[in-house]
Order: sequence, then C-alpha cells, then structure tokens
Amino acid sequence: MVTAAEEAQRTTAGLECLEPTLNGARIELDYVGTGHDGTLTRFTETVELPGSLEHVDDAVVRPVLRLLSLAASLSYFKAFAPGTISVPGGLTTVERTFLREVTRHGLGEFAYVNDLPAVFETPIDAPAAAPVAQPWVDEATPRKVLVPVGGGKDSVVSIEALREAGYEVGLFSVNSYAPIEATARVAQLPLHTARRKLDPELFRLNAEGAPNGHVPVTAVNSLVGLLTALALGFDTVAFSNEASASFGNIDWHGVEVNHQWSKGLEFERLLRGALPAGAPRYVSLLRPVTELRIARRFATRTAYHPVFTSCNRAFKLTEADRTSWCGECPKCRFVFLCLSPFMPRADLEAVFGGRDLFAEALDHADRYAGFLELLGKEGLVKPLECVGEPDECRVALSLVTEKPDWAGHPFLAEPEVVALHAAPGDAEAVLAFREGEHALTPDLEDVARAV
Ligand SMILES: CC(=O)N[C@H]1[C@@H](OP(=O)(O)OP(=O)(O)OC[C@H]2O[C@@H](n3ccc(=O)[nH]c3=O)[C@H](O)[C@@H]2O)O[C@H](CO)[C@@H](O)[C@@H]1O[C@H](C)C(=O)N[C@@H](C)C(=O)N[C@@H](CCC(=O)O)C(=O)O
Ligand SMILES: Nc1ncnc2c1ncn2[C@@H]1O[C@H](COP(=O)(O)OP(=O)(O)OP(=O)(O)O)[C@@H](O)[C@H]1O
Repeated sequence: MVTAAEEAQRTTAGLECLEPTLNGARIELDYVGTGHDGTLTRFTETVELPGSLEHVDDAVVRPVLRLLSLAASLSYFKAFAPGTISVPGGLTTVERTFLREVTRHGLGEFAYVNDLPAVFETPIDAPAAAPVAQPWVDEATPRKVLVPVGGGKDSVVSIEALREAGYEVGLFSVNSYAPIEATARVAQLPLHTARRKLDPELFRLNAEGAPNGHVPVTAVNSLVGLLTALALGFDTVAFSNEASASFGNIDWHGVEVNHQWSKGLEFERLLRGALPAGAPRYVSLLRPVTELRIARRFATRTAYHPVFTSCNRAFKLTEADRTSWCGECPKCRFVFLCLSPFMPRADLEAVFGGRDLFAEALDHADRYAGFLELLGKEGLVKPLECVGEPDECRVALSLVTEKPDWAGHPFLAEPEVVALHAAPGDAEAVLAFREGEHALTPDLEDVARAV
C-alpha cells in the first residue's frame, strides 16, 4: 500500500536517464537525480570495453547500449527512491518492459531491506519510441564463446566443459580482481577485461545517508559482456548461472524478493527477448543444474582449488576492503558445505586457510544459526546472498555425514543439525539435470549435461 506522502514524494524525486554515448571502446552513461528536496545531482558512469565497437553496425550496438544504460541506472535511482524513472529520449515497448522488470525485481532486496514497497510500482515516465531493430532469433551455431569469470567455482566449471567440448573459449570480466586473474592464468586463456567506474557522487550521497542496497549487478555485467562480445567477435556469451539462482528468499508485498534475481531464468529470458537481431547469443550454460551438481564437478577441477574465491568480500570496489575467504559469511558456509561431500576433508580445509567451518560454528552462535538458515530450518529466511536452495544443502549434509573423514564430527552430530538431513530420494532429484528449464541450443545442452 503506497501512502499519500509516498505518492507525493515519488512524483517529484527520481532519476532521469539520458541517451548513452559511445566513442570507440568508451561508453558514458549519463543520469540526473532529483532529490526529495529538489536538489539536482548529475552522474556519469563510464565503461571502457576491451575492444572498439566502431566496426559494428550501430543498429545492433545502440539497442544493447540503451539496455545497459537502463540496467545501470538502478545504482543511482536507489539513492532517490521512492521516485520516478524518466527517460526523456523515449522507450520502445521492449525497453519499457525491461526497465519495469529490472526495477521491480532487481531492486527487490533493496526495497525489502529499506522498507520501500513503493519501489515495486516505480512510475516510468517516457514517451513511446518506435522499435529500432528486428528482434533477436537463435539461429547460428555457437562456436566462439565468451565466458564471464567471477573468480568462483561456477565459471571454472563452464570454462572446462566448453573447452573439453571443443569450443573456442575467451574469458571476460568486469573490472579486475585477484581470483579472476588467477582463474584465467590457470585456464591459460585470454582474459578480456572491461573497466566499469561508478560515479563517485553516488558514494558521497551514500555517505550522507541516501537509501542504499543491493542492485542486480549481473544484469549490468551481462550487457557489458554482450557489448564486449560484439567488439571482439564472439557469437555467444555463456554465463554460469545455475538453476538454484531462480529461487527467491522471501515473499514481501506480493513480490518474491530474490537476491540473485538477475542470475535467474526470468531475467535470462527477459534479456534474450529484448536483444536486437545481430546481437550475440546470451545464455547460461549451467542453468539446468544445481549448485550442488556444479560443486561436484568443481571438486574434480583441482588445478583451480588454490586460486578460486566465492566469498563476496574478495570483490569490494575498493581494493583496501577486499579479503579472501572470510570464513564467516553465508557464501563461505554454503561453499564449504556443498564441497564437503566431494573433496577430501584436508583439501577442503586448505581452501579455507586450514579452517573447519563446521567446528567454528560450534563456538559462534551466529555461524551455527547461519548453517541452520542454509539448511532451511523452519521459520528462518534463506540468506540474502548467492547461496543455493535448502534442499541441496540438506543433501550435502546427508552426504558429508556418510564420509569417513568427517565421522564423529560434533557439529554433524548435533541433534538440531541431524534433524535437517535430506529425505530419501532427495539426492537424486537435487543432482538431476533439469530438462527444459533452460535456453540452451541442443549442442550447448549436451555440454551442460556432461557437468
Ligand atoms: C562485493 C559485495 O558483495 N558488494 C555488495 C555490498 O556492497 P559493499 O558496500 O559492501 O561493497 P562494494 O561492492 O564495494 O560497493 C560499494 C558501494 O557501491 C554500491 N554499488 C556497487 C556496485 C554497483 O553496481 N552499484 C552500486 O550502487 C553499493 O551499493 C555500495 O554502496 O553490499 C551492497 C548492498 O547490499 C551490494 O549491492 C553489493 O553488491 C555488489 C553490487 C556486487 O557486486 N555483488 C555481487 C558479489 C553479488 O551480490 N552478486 C550476486 C548477483 C546478484 C544479481 O542479481 O546480479 C550473486 O552472486 O548472487
Ligand atoms: N566481475 C565479473 N565479471 C564478469 N562476470 C562476472 C563477474 N562476477 C561474476 N560474474 C559472473 O556472473 C555469474 C554469477 O556469479 P557467481 O558469483 O554466482 O559465479 P562464480 O563467481 O563463477 O561462482 P561462485 O558461485 O563460486 O561465486 C557467473 O557467470 C560469474 O562468472
């Protein structure tokens, strides 16, 4: 329910998205924010691609660039929320739907955490624009595949699956982080890095207390990846977003809030439907498999074990704030649990700097509760982080409990933990290939099936 006061605020405050500009490899995304007191703030976000787009048809580049401008606008819009998003240059029907959905679902966690349900109904003020391009159709056979690398386990599984199947693979990242560079070194494949820089005015507003929170960062990375693929001549961008990403955290004001929404199948379909003819294929290779199945395959990719990092604290924008495997966050707990059935105990503990996160949970009530959240103890909410479903955590728990190197571990023997074991038959279901729940071509489907 939106109150009259909220309604008045959101009609005056908000963000204006201006037409993005492109100069070779350099993109500028321009916005103007209007505060609730009427103050105007200008923002320019820059993206430097690893190759120029000069040689690519503008009829293909421009629609992708405009989608990037809309997805990236949310970082700035949130500082003025609730409010209106206006696009004075106009929106096509497809762009309007894209913007409405990325705002409603991509800012779902932000709305929930800041108690701003009005964000779900953000008004979009833009004249209608005529479609500028034919829609994209999935025709050509994938050959040259750009794999976005996040420095964690999922992209490693995709890289090796595609390479083993004989595809020409290139790696891509938005900004550079130690685990991403190390992954590329182990893979011995070229890493193409785009440099994305948020406008520092945003951090000033955040420091002054503007509303802040999670944004659908994978939506932005996806569009930068597509533009990079266009610049460098890749026909496919293959993300490593898993089946589990499509499941939300909590229902709130009639909307399913999902931290990982732009990693989910709904977003994948939305973006595919918004692309122009001539754009590269956008797909997630690991869509038909769960995190647990990915973990099982990653456990066999031992060359990457010393270098990968899934902990989000390794990926802060400010270098001084970065750490490797903190061992204390939901993501660390989740990866520890999911790899535990598939790796020798000593090797798993070595990944985490010699730490046993199960044992540590016995000494820290919050970490213990964190495992119960992952395991879906009744009444608890799945953490607002990139973690899998309670079902797969329960299967991991049951499998690790059977392993001799964990026999007699006191955490695994806790009655509250034992009560959260999987039911018979769950392992088979969790590890099964999800038939039809993906957008893969038949040949890429074969690659995914082998994961
Ligand atoms: C690294 C991380 O987890 N960051 C999240 C954290 O932000 P924090 O302040 O601790 O650090 P920074 O990331 O350095 O951000 C500084 C400020 O900049 C804002 N910001 C950042 C990127 C952006 O694109 N737009 C921005 O406005 C940010 O709000 C900070 O004020 O907490 C934030 C609030 O919850 C999160 O939004 C930060 O998440 C990053 C955007 C991020 O890159 N997160 C990924 C590791 C992540 O969560 N990936 C998800 C994918 C979800 C999706 O749908 O795309 C996942 O793997 O599940
Ligand atoms: N900075 C980045 N640049 C390019 N792609 C990225 C970046 N960060 C994440 N990704 C990609 O976005 C998707 C989601 O990221 P996610 O963190 O879930 O995967 P991951 O890092 O491969 O594995 P893990 O689940 O172990 O963290 C993956 O395809 C990942 O490769």
